[in-house]
Amino acid sequence: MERSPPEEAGTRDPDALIRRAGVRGDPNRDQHFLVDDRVVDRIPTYADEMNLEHVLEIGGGPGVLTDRLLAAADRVTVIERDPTFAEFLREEFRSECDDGGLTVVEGDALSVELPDFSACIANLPYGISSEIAFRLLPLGKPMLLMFQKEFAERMAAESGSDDYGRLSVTAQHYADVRVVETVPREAFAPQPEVESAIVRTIPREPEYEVDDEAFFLDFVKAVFTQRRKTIRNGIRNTAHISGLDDPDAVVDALESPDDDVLDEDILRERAGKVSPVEFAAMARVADELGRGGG
Ligand SMILES: C[S@@+](CC[C@H](N)C(=O)[O-])C[C@H]1O[C@@H](n2cnc3c(N)ncnc32)[C@H](O)[C@@H]1O
Repeated sequence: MERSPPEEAGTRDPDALIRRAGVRGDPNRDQHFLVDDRVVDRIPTYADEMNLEHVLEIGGGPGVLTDRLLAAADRVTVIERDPTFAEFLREEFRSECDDGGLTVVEGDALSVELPDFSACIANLPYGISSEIAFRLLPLGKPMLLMFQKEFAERMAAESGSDDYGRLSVTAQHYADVRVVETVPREAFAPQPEVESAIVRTIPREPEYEVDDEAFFLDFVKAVFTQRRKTIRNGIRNTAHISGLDDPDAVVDALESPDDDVLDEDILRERAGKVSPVEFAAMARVADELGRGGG
């Protein structure tokens, strides 16, 4: 491996980093590296209100984003599964590793123990982006994550829009979710097949309360498996997913809901039109009347 010249963090050229790493990205290993410095330079600017004491990066690759994060953060931990890139990162950023500014963890981001980070900023491996996002979202830290554009838009979608679905309700249960930039395929090497987008998530309490979070998320998942059906049929047909023992009792109660949030037409709606607040209100009714003989 070619030794790296010492360079100031935040100034490394993406193509030079990839050349020094000496390995091309392999799409079969989720390796699409950022090569457009304008995009890489903009990423930390979306994090200006985040606590950057300890930034977690998932999938460092040849270190293009790692370099920018080192310039913006007090400390960075990068998790990289590919041993060649993990070793390259340690070599390229040797002085930062030596002085404690950078820790390189070689391992699978889905299973390694995560450090106590203050924010996560990453160009994620797309094959596991959903699993990673839902490993990180419940930890309640702000994040800037690059996803496939379609996935990003579904995460951030509002009820009534075409993209709204289970992913939107579940992600927005944990955080305010915004798409801050769409990134073209040309910004990466090798180019992915689809466009990408950067999502900013800011943790916050949801606008509703649920007693049993796991049941609420299962209820949402269940009803969205029948998104073309009415809520009435969605609840009735998916008890095996939601875990309801008595879905009919829930439907009966929702005929004339005793709740300010729900109106009498809720059973005739389709899931794509139901807001997270309404889902939570239905889940409260379902939790009370439809489970364990309630
Ligand atoms: C899309 S590339 C991003 C690389 C670099 N951050 C950039 O922006 O150019 C994703 C990186 O994640 C690594 N990776 C893939 N699966 C991983 C996993 N399960 N855990 C940790 N890293 C993984 C790949 O080896 C690759 O380096």
